[in-house]
Amino acid sequence: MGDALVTKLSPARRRAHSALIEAQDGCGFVRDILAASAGTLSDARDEAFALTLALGVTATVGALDEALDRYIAKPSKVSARVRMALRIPAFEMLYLDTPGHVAVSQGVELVRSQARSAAGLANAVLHRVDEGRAAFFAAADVSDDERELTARARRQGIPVWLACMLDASLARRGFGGKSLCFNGIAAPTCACMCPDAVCSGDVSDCLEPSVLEGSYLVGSPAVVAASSDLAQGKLVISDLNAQLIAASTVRPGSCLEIGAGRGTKTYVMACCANRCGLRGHHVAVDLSAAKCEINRLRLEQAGLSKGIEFAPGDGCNLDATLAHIDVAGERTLFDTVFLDAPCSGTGTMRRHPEIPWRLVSSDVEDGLPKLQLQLLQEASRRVKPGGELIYATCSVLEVENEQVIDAFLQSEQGRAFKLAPLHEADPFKDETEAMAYICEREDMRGLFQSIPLSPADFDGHFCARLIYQI
Ligand SMILES: C[S@@+](CC[C@H](N)C(=O)[O-])C[C@H]1O[C@@H](n2cnc3c(N)ncnc32)[C@H](O)[C@@H]1O
Repeated sequence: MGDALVTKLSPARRRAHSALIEAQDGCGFVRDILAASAGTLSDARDEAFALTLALGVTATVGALDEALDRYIAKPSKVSARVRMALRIPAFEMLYLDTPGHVAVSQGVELVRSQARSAAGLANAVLHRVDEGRAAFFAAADVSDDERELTARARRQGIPVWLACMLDASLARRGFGGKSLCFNGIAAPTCACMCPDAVCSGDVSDCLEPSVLEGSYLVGSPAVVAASSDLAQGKLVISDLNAQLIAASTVRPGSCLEIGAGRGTKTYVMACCANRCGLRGHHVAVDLSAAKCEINRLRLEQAGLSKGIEFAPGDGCNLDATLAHIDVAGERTLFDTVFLDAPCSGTGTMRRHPEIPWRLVSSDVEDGLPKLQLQLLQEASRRVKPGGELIYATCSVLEVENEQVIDAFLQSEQGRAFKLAPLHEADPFKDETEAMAYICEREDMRGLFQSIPLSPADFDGHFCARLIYQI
């Protein structure tokens, strides 16, 4: 590789390529890989462009391969590094509207930097991708009955089966013909502040009150991400809808939280409970012991861990997971049981661009809903009479949300439960702004579903509140 080549190829494209290769090799998520090397490019605009390319290629990778492989005689013979170098200019031409001649010449240089011998192939293939843009998006190559859906999927850069499921779920909620806003667009973020924590001036200056007490809209995520306040546990950053759902579970009495994970919601729940002076016993369960430990450490650091117990184990077998709590084999019952269920994450694809092409259709259509129902039924056995069972996902798909709730209500365990609107949950009684915000996103049955349709919208989250009636 000569010096002339190094000066020709833009540093952003080179950086995006190396981060994508690292991610492909299992070294982490591409966003984290780029964050870890932030500041090493001389120009902040190059850093931003590298991030746009890396996230965009990740989010659309299957569509890019489809566009490229039409023009490659033996796609399986293309090495991983060359393929990644081809995806970057293809992404630019198809999704960023970079002029073809710029994308092609940069793409050829990028490919040459990985395998000099592949530069000719890159030149030919990328020119054809450029010329074939309109036909690709019109899905001229597929049959008439699949054309419209394939065209929509390609425009969004997602698999056809996922586009089909998203379309159906959006249409049934009255958003027919609309698409989720995710590809290449940063999601807004919200900071939940630990009560009494004092943040640095820089951080405080970029926070605006949100509809939820103690949660703030973040004007400059980079400032917060780089601050020691975050590292010291004075606040957590997540999505406003996720924080509202966590807040909705805070009631007097004991709480069992299943799927607590790394504890973003546990933190929000603990902050809200502290603000309301509630000190009930809280048990946080997750299948992953490592996540339970991360959760515990952060809460301890923030001074929020009092009364919270961690129980690594399977939420599908709570008798085993909670055996150390149950007395004489008698099931311990809780005033509130909150299930933050494992799900497709389709409501959070802006934050997690890996999701669309990592999901497997059979998991989403069948495996996940079965697991979600099983977890919900098991969770329901731990609710005190008169208590609340709250089910949440960060999915926008009916199959993981409304359909799971309906299957539960029709099952033997679910018959004793009745749906109640989320906005009527205790914590929102005196919070008129939060209540109004939730009401806008509730259906006739009081099921909460947020859907990111525009860049300013927070993520897609679902929440059902069920009361045990006996
Ligand atoms: C939506 S994520 C949780 C996010 C977390 N509540 C937060 O706010 O950071 C779902 C969690 O369910 C956990 N999980 C998956 N299967 C489980 C099971 N059978 N029992 C308990 N937890 C499970 C996963 O490890 C994951 O942490």
